[in-house]
Amino acid sequence: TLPTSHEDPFGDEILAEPAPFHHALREAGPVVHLDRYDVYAMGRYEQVHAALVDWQRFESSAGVGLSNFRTQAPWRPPSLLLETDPPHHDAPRHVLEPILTPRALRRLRDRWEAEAEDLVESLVARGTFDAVTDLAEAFPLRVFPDAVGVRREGRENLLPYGDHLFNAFGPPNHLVERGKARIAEVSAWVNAQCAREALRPGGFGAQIWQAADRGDITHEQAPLIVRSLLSAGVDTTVLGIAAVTHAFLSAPDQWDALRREPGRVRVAFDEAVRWASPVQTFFRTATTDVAVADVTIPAGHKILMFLGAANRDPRRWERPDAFDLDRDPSGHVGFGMGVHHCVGQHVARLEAACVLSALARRVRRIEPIGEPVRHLNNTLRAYASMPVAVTPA
Ligand code: HEM
Ligand SMILES: O=C(O)c1ccc(C2CC2)cc1
Repeated sequence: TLPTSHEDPFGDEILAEPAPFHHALREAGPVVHLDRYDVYAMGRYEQVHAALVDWQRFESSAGVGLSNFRTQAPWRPPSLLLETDPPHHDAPRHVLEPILTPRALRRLRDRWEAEAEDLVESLVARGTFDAVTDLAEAFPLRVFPDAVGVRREGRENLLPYGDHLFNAFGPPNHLVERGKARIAEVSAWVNAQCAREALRPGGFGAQIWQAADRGDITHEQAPLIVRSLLSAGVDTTVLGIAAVTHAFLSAPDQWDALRREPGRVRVAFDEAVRWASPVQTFFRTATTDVAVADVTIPAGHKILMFLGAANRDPRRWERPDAFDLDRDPSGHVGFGMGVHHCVGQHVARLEAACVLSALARRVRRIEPIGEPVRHLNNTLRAYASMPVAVTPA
């Protein structure tokens, strides 16, 4: 029997506070039909994980948003990684992966640690600040575009681009409307930065173009692969850093634990990605009639995977709603899983580790001086502001 829900997971109410809907979705069954969109929703870890690793039956090449690329033109040329499946997915992935490994990022670590020290020093001197705008947005925008090789002028286009991109994976609601006014101009800037002549030698972007010179990908593919970095690599890390800050604000005893053992910054970030799931949802398309539990998902229909619900599924996690540094968060689906598993996760982890290590050294206590304010987005668990006060160590 196919449970049905008339709820709108892309409505402001559920976007603002998704936990009650996630709970109801998990309890309703392994697969629930959302009749508002005629899509098949999965909220439990078991089904989300199984769909993520089964690209043959749950494909990405019809788009990973609500719209089906086979019937509706995408708003931008499809990504050669996110919105393709093997074999087309293989070469772009094999080009990008070695550029973003922990070993490849080691050359950036000293500079990123210094930038984090410098930023945290200035914020501790202030005593109070906004952890979203002054920290979570400031740090990635300082270090990541430089690592890609993007010029400084126009970087203010990156966050609006990502905000619209992630809204566009959802239904055409007021959040998508809101981004339409500026997206042509913002997209023009992002696309222009992907051209070879716009990229600083030695950056991630230039390395992608060198892969085209070697024949590992074509020169037509190179700019789109650079675009993937600018699409996926900014808003996500901003929200990852905002989420780990929020996590520590909600569990002050965990901050003391981190300061006692600074080596736990890495598990802290992954536990925060599980706890908050900055990327909340993604779609797939059934390539054939797929039986999931006692339900058959008809070929051609969209499946909506709730990564955020799966990461708090009590069938998989003990005390799932607790942010707990003693937990082993490995296996969380906050970075996806399978062939599309986040290729930039090591970049995100290094950025977060630099920020968290600098904070753990310099800040004895961090506490909220106002409620965090949400920024609604169809796909992202986003914040508009997070006012905090810090006591120096
Ligand atoms: C906290 C930060 C991040 C989160 C939560 C995150 C989340 C995700 C998720 C859930 C996926 C899988 C999408 C799917 O299965 O359809 C993914 C894929 C991807 N991510 Fe990340 N990401 C983060 C940071 C980054 C960064 C910093 C970069 C670039 C440097 C990046 C680049 C990508 C790319 C290119 C893909 C597509 C991979 C493929 O399809 O093979 N991400 N990410
Ligand atoms: O390749 C892309 O353009 C791309 C855009 C957004 C993401 C989300 C999952 C982080 C991933 C890839």
